[in-house]
Amino acid sequence: MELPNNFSNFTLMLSFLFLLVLFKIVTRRSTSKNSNSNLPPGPWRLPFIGNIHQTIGSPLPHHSFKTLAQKYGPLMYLKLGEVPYIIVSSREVAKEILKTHDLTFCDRPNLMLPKIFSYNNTDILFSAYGEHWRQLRRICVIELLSAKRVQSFRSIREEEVSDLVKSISANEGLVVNLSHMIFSMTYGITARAALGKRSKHQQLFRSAINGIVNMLGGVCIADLYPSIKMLQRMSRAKTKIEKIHREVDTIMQDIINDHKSIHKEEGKDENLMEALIKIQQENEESQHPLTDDNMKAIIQDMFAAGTETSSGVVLWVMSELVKNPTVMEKVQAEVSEVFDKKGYVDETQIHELIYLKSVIKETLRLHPIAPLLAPRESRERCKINGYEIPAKTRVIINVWAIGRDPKYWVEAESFKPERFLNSPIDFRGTDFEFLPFGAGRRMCPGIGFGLPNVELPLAQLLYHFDWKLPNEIKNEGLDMTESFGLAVGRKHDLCLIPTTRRL
Ligand code: HEM
Repeated sequence: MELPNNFSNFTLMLSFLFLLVLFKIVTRRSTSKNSNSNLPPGPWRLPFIGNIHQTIGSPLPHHSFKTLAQKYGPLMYLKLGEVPYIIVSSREVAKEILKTHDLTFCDRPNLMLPKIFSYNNTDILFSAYGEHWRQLRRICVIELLSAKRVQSFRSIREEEVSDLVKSISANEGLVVNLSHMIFSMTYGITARAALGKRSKHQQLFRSAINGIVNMLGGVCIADLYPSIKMLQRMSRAKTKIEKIHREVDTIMQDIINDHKSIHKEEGKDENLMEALIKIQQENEESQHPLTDDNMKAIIQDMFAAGTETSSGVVLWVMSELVKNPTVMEKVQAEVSEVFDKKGYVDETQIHELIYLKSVIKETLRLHPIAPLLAPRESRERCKINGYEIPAKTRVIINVWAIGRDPKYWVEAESFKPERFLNSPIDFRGTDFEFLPFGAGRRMCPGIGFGLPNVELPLAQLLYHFDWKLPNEIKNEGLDMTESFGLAVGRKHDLCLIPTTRRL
């Protein structure tokens, strides 16, 4: 999270303010209801800092929001600095926001670091709702992430996953760092699908994108005090992200220029950059031509939104399977039953792995990669459950808390993939107790691209290898601590010992 760095700079000032207002708090402690307005309930607030002290300092905000919501309810109002927030923690209120009032809540806030990364909010993920976002989202859904396009990348996926299996085999019986290996594989698939052959700048690009993604997960103090422009100027994170952004921009422009100068081979599948250049050339004369910056912003989104998410899911699934050996046995038996006759795993029969699909869903329920979705902002005043929500309120949907709520889930904290067998509940954005990809207009458009990057590697890892923890650690002892960021992954790398079942 970016905040702790800024936070440390800010601590002195906050401490001073804290002392200044302390006596007021004692006498004027607001109640859990916001008494002089019809805002939703929320915890008492300090002048100037609002609820920052109760929330942002936490390394895992989705946990602290859940605890607060247990006291103040599923629609909770917070003020973080100058900015009003609502935190949503129930299926019912999530449906109000993401379905009934989706049009009111489909904006994204204008945040300091994402703005730099996203070419002034002109990508898909951080773009404000409007004609530009609609145009890019259409390109994304119809041209870049369509089922046909995803299918055209099948051989890339199979090659990259097969390389993964080979490097694991080479380390049979030894401890392998699955976190590094899975991330490299997913990155490899995205890079080849987006840019074609591996770029000469691959390593630099990869670490730059990684650096940016890590920084984007945090909350910046400057974003909580938009009226104090000095905070933006003082931000070290801003200077850092500007530098990385310039590096990434140079690499991406290089890649665009390369693509434009080389004639595409007839009959060869297009990569995403080629598809974008074609759209750019076809729309040169249109009212909204696609600029080079737009293309760079879109491609960056594919890396930022598509790489850590998919690899994070694979790693959470493997972690849960190692922790739950009976489920591991059952899912391995299914993979064997489907692929034993063939003797190898490919994508043609992945759809037959019904239990594996339930395992993935159950993992996404307990470990949604974006536990608070991406931040939204209201475009106008609105009433939810009788409460007033002012315009420009930032909205956080705690899908992590909803996915663990015993109101909707039996034995909510247990890993039980069976609950999804013969269940109509799916992650397509219509079951509001299960929203790992969000819902409504801003729902993830990359499910079709992301799932094969999860299912194929898992099927291969389970078909070829048995897995155990190193150092005689018992299965149930596997550490599951999370690390907060744009994607919430494991805090500690997943290191396991593979033994070959069949090659
Ligand atoms: C299993 C992997 C993935 C998960 C769990 C995931 C999850 C999400 C979530 C929760 C959101 C925010 C939705 C909201 O605000 O309501 C999102 C947005 C987005 N995702 Fe994904 N995602 C995954 C894979 C991908 C992939 C592979 C791509 C593209 C290659 C992608 C592209 C995007 C984009 C462009 C957005 C922004 C949509 C918008 O604001 O209009 N995602 N994703």
